[in-house]
Amino acid sequence: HSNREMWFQDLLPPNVCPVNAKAKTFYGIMFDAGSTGTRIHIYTFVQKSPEKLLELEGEIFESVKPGLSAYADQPEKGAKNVKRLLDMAIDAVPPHLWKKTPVVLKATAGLRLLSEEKAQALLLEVREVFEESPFLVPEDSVSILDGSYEGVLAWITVNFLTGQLSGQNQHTIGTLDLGGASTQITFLPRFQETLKQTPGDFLTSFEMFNSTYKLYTHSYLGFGLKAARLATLGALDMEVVDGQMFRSSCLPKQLEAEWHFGGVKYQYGGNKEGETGFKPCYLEVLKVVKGKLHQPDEIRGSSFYAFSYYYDRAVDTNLIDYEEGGVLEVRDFERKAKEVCDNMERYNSASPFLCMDLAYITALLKEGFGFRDSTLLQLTKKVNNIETSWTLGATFHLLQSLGITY
Ligand SMILES: O=c1[nH]cnc2c1ncn2[C@@H]1O[C@H](COP(=O)(O)OP(=O)(O)O)[C@@H](O)[C@H]1O
Ligand SMILES: [Ca+2]
Repeated sequence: HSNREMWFQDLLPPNVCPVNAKAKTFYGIMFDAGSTGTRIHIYTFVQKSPEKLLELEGEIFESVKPGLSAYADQPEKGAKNVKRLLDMAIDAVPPHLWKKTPVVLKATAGLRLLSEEKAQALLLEVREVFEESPFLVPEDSVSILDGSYEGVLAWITVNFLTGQLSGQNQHTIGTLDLGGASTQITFLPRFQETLKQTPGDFLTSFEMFNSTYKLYTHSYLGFGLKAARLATLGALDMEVVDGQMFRSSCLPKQLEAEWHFGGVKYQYGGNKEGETGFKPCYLEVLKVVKGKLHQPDEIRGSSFYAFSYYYDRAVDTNLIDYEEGGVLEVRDFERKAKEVCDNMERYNSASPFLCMDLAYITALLKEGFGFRDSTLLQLTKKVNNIETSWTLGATFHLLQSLGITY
C-alpha cells in the first residue's frame, strides 16, 4: 500500500497528490541583529490540514560579522549586509510565496546601547531594503526587541523544540542566553513564593499555542560577554582617550593589543609588573557582577538550558563537543577558568580573553544569578537541527499576529 502511495507521489505534482492534498507550506524570515553579528533565519512550516497546527519543517541559517551597531556611522553600509543575507531568501522561498512571506528584523543589545538617533538611522536603512524586496513587510517590521521579550522568545524556542509546549505533562526548562552586550535569564516559576519575591518588571505574561505563561525573565544590558570584558577593564561607559591603556590580571602579562567594539577602539594589556592568574582575576570580574543581579531562590537547584557564549566558550576549552553540546555543572566552568587563568601562556594561541571570559561566566553564574556549584547546565546550539535562538519564538509570534497561525 505504501509503495503505491510513493508511486503516486512520484507521478503527480505535489499539490494534486492525494497524500498531500491539503498540505500547505509557509515561510517566515526573521533577522537577528545582534551586537556581534547579523543573522537570517528562514523557517519553513507545513500545515498538514486546516484544523491542524503548523509544523516546523526546517530552517536555513546564515550570518555575517560584525553586527549592525558597528555601522553606527555608516547606516547604508550596515543595511547592505542585511540585503546580502536577504538575497538568500530570494533563492530559498518559491516566487509564488514571496508576497505571503513576512520579513522582520529585530535588533538586540548592540542597538540598545547606541544613541536613539544612530539606532533609528540604521533601522530606517534596513526598512528601505525590506521595502524594495518582494516579501511581505508587516508594520513595525524593523525594530529594537524589548529585552524582556528576548528572554521569553528564546524560552519559547527551546521549550517548543524539546516538545514541552504541547500536550499535558509540561516540564518546561529555564534558559540562559549570554550575548555580546546583554544576558538573559528566563524560567517558569513553580512556587508562589518566587512570584512574591520577584520585582514586577521581572515577570512577563505571554500567550502562545493557546496557553498563557507567566515567566520570570530579565535582560541585563551591559552584562554580555564582550561588554563584561570592557567592564572588567574599567572601560565600559568611558570616554576613551586615544592612547589610554586598560590593564587586567585576567590577561597574559606581556600582552598589548587593541580591540574594536561598538565602533570604539580600546587598547588593553596584561599586568606587566603586577599579579596575573585566577585569584586576582576572579576578584576583578566579581566586582562587575557582585550585588548587581536579582537572585531568585528557586533556581538554585534547577537545571537550565544555556547557549550562545556559554556554548562557545565551553567548546573552545573542550568542555563539550561542538556538534553534540553536552551537560555541565557550574563547577566545570570554574575548574576550567582556574586551569586557563593559571596557565595563560599555554592558552595564549586561542584568545587572550579566554581566562577573563571563563572567570566572568563563573562569577555570573555563581555570584550573579546565585547558582550552586552542582547546578546542571544543558548546553545546546541546535535542537532537532534548529538553532536555539529567540528568532523562532519571534516568528511564531509574528505568524500568530498576522493570522497565519494561532
Ligand atoms: O542562531 C544562533 N544560534 C546559536 N547561537 C547564536 C545564534 N545567534 C547568535 N548566537 C550566539 O550569540 C552570541 C553573540 O551574541 P549577540 O551578537 O547576539 O549579542 P547580543 O545578544 O548581546 O546582542 C554568540 O555566542 C553567538 O554564537
Ligand atoms: Ca543574541
